[in-house]
Amino acid sequence: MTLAETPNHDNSLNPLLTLNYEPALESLGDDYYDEVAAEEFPQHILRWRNDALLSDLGLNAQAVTDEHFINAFGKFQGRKPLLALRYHGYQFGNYNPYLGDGRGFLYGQVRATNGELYDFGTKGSGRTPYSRGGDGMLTLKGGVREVLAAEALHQMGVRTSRCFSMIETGLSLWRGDEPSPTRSSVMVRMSSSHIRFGNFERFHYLQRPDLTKKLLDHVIEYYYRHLVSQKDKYALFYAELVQRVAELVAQWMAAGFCHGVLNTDNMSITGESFDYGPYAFIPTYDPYFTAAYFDYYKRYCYGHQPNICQWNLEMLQEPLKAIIEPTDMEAGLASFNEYYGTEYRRLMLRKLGFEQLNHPEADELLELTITFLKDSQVGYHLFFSEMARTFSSKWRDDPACVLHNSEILPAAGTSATFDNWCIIYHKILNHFDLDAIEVIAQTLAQHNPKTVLLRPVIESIWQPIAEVNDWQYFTDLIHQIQSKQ
Ligand SMILES: Nc1ncnc2c1ncn2[C@@H]1O[C@H](COP(=O)(O)OP(=O)(O)OP(=O)(O)O)[C@@H](O)[C@H]1O
Ligand SMILES: [Mg+2]
Repeated sequence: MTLAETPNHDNSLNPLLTLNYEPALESLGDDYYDEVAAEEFPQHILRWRNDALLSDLGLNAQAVTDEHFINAFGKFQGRKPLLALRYHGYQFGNYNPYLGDGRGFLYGQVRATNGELYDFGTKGSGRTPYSRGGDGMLTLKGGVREVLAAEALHQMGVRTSRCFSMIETGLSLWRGDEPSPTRSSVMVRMSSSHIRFGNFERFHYLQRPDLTKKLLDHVIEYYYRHLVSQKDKYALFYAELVQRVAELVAQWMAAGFCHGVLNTDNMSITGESFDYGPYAFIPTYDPYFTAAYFDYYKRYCYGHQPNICQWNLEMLQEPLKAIIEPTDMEAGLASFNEYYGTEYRRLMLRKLGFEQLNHPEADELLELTITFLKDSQVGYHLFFSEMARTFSSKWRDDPACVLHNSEILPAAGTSATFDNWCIIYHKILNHFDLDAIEVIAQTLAQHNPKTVLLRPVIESIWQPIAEVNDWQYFTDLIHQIQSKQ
């Protein structure tokens, strides 16, 4: 008998169902959601379970069977209500009042061992009142891509949601952007919250400032707890959200990540990254690199991400004006560039090996690095991972060792920018003693993984799944990502 055919078991013994569930969002009342039912799927094959997250929930991976995952997150047994959240959003700059969870729902909210509340949200669990013309489903490839992105970004230090499970569900789907029919999956995402900017925008549209305020109080109570008793808590909330979002974008930019669809329904009110649809890691440094094939005007290209997120934060001021002084929000948003610049600089210098670099050459090095990556079109990730691989203390002794390191850069000898880069890098290294050089080597190794999810890498693991149902390459890739290889 295959796992998919096993009979149902006593759910009171399923550790995934006996977690500390809290009806936090449910307690707000049904202005915020619709109760929905999950699709009954013809098949349930567990393709991914994120055991790394189980211990965060106080669970021992050995005590949680694949069948527990399937019963909870494929058959959706034993939990109610399942809540499709109501939201609107600016999509590609235009306001869309017909959104909401159209292929997912809030499955439940759990208190983790760190004391924080986390959401389990589904994707691909069937139609809801917000499905419009859609089938409510997620393709298997879409599930695979989101699992991979979340794990990779997490390992790269990006504040991101993670996938908790992904189950193949046995349906044939038709999609314009995948060879069809294509296989289906249902994914469960663990995130800090599924409340989006768009949940607030909806109440502005409906002219319900009372409901906006109730939601904002809820958000502060659960996700900005340290502000609850502050006199200016609402203005402080907005200022902190600006900071969180600015730092998140800096994390994407340093990681060479293009989210692809930064609509306001894909912006979390906790400043966490989520929804990995048509994303891509940039092959080379190109500000106009665009991930989504349907983003005809490059609105969400790699280099526009800081401005777009700033714009999204500005749009959020509209609903929040009912509660927060506009001048306070303007002042909060004015700090976006400073937060972004400081965090981006810190992360890029770290990729270059320096946890702390207060020397005057730091900014020159950063500028030369970007100019070189942009002009030479050397692989963005390759540049850093090769640097980590070939770095040695000799780089401090002799600039020629850096310069003539043709392994790191095929284009090296021909670029005046790179010549200057080598001179500056060498000069900076001379501020450090030998012990510190060892720390730089470790920093380079830790922050520049060899395994990067460039599109050909994803395609290479998808092909064996699609052609012969071979999941080994997927498993190996996740393992490499998780062990920062
Ligand atoms: N196949 C589908 N069936 C029904 N609704 C869909 C489908 N695909 C997308 N939608 C809806 O279209 C809107 C935009 O989709 P988008 O891809 O940003 O979100 P999503 O990926 O479905 O969910 P999430 O943002 O939680 O990752 C959402 O309201 C979503 O629910
Ligand atoms: Mg979305």
